[in-house]
Amino acid sequence: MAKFRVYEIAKKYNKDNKEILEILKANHVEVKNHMSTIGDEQIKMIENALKPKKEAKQDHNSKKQENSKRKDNKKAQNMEKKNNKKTQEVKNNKNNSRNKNNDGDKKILRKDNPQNSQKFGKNNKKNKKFNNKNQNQNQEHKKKKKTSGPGAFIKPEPVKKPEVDPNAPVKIPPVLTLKELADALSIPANDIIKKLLISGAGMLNVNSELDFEKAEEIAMEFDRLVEMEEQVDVIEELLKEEEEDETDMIVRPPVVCVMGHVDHGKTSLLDKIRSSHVTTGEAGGITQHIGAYVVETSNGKITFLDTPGHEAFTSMRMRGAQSTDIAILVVAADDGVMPQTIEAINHAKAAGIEIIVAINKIDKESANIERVKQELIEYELVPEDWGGSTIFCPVSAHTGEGIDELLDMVSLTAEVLELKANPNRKARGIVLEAQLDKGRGPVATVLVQKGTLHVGDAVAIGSAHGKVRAMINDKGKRIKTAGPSTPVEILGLSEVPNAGEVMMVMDSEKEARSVAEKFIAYGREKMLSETKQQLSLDDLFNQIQAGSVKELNIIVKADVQGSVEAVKQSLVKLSNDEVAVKVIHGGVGAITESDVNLAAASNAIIIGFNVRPEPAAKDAASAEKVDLRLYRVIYNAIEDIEAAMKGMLDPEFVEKVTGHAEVRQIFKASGVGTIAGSYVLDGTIQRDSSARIIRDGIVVHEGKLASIQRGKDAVKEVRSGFECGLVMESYNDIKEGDQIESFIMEEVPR
Ligand SMILES: Nc1nc2c(ncn2[C@@H]2O[C@H](COP(=O)(O)OP(=O)(O)OP(=O)(O)O)[C@@H](O)[C@H]2O)c(=O)[nH]1
Repeated sequence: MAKFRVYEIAKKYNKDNKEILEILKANHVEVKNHMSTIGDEQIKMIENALKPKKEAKQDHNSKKQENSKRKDNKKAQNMEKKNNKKTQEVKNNKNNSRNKNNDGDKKILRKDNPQNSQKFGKNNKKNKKFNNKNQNQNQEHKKKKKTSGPGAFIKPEPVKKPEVDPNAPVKIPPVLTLKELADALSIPANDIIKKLLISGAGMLNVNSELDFEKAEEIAMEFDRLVEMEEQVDVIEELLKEEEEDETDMIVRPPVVCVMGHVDHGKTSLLDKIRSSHVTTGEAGGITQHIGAYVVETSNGKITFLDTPGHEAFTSMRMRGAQSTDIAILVVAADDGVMPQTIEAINHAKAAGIEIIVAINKIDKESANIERVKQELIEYELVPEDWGGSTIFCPVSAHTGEGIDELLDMVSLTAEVLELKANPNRKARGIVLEAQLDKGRGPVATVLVQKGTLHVGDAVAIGSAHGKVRAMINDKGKRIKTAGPSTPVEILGLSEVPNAGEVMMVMDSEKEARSVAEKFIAYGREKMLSETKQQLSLDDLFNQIQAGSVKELNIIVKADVQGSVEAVKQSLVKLSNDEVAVKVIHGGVGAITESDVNLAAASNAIIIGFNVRPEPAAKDAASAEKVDLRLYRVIYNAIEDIEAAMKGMLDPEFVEKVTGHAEVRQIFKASGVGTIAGSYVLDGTIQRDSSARIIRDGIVVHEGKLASIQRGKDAVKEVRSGFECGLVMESYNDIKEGDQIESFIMEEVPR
């Protein structure tokens, strides 16, 4: 009987461990945690529980609902088919690793294994590809039969009309013309136009553009079903890989990043590790900075990324590739858990990466290791000696105490993760850093993840391409080859690639250039919008209905911790059978770029209370299409999200910021109150508008503007670049350096 761990099953069905554990509990299956093993019978039970419920509201009069019900059933069937296929593959794949995982005395550290999920995904993709290939071959074969070969001349086969199942859904693109729909359904376009006219839908012509919903309605009028064509993602196609044979893979070094709150000692720790683990002869080249380095330990090599940890999880994941295997979370023993500690935890969790906690600065008198352990429990990082599964290592980056143990723990974790790669294939990797060097041209630090990169290889990296002219390792030495988990600087590219871009070795320079040209042709902006659909509250209901949202991830930022907690609790309570509301990160202060990156990486929306986004965060949010909502009152946010979940969000009025001013001097005038001598930074400040006073990213007041003075005159508005005196209605506590944001409410039809 095949045995699987609970987390493997959760990954396979794209569920939380908790959800699977709950299903097991509801079915009276006793398991300890997500690392427990379960057998075929329990897996079947889970599959049954996960099948979509068929309780869609019956409305026999509505054809539309019938149609969507049919679609649901089909989806469920497809899912079951896929799952069966996956189960079979998992069985085959896991036979080897299972024995190792069951090894009695080895500690199991992994909560969820992205490697496994990747395997599932890849196998699936590969199968799809394989099937497509088979299909293509069959079609090709058929074609040949008809048109060529001796048989074609002697006895032409009667052309068989393809058998059309009238009940089978017809695939159509998301937008098409009426003519295209008519052709797809094999219905005369005129019949469609006539029917639409009679039904009162108005006069359309053959060139009228129809969205999918409209096309579906029309099809239903003719008792036909349509289905949206699967959109081929050009970039995904380009980056597609062949499945690899497990037997070709060998153990590779782990790739580790160091994260933590500012000043908790990340840099000191990395420096100490680097300086104390350099083999003789290499010391001279140690100063080389290429964004990553390799250290030798008694248990083998470890690759450290010295780019900020969260970047490794966010921007570097734009192509879905993961650069890091393990995160070391540095927490200063004298300071404890701080906002960026929590941020780091949430980033690592969102990326599904194993966390090892390094409690640093234990040499200090004020160090309190137990307090750090206690504080981290709240974030589900429970030490092993307290019954949890997180490794904690007390260290001192100053004295070096505990660092060898920390490295041992990294190696142990890596061993459990079974990190492997095939060194004997064309290399593939990810860009860690890249810049234009005056003398050397475009230079990129690439982490080789699979295969071996050679000098002379033709590479494609996003819109850049070239032939590797030279490779330099982290010790500043020129090298000829670089295997899995090796960071190297490469020269010879046509342009500077983006960090996070995937590097692929191609058969020839010509092929590499052609891949790069395709990237350019689709444009980065377009690629991003093609490859991801960011969640928005406006569209939440549709996405829930389409089954594409099962979890509503929210990031909460507020002016005080109390609000963060209050909002978290109220939001989580909104969870229902269809969607689980999850606050993946909460914190005090302005909304930062890092919050937006986390939201983009985990498809979350951001809610701010009495805080504003930093300018960089605002730009990132619009580039990444992250839904960012700002509120003054908690109740309004809860109400909005609840309404969005029910599809009843009705933002009749949308706030429009008209301009910003900076307070440069304060005057007091009897009878008037505080006059804020201000300079308009952008837009306009209008008298009839509302305004909020922002101090260090926090909204300290919101209200109406009472008056605007230009010199002695009261004016209606002041434009950017001009000075003015602003008075707020019943608010006098304005200070120099405050920002005034003026806004109006605009009605927007939905
Ligand atoms: N006593 C003691 N001080 C330490 C230790 N590790 C770091 N420090 C000190 O803590 C301060 C911050 O250390 P950094 O390594 O710069 O911290 P960081 O987390 O990299 O900080 P940022 O790069 O600003 O985020 C420095 O003054 C270090 O000397 C330690 O183990 N013991």
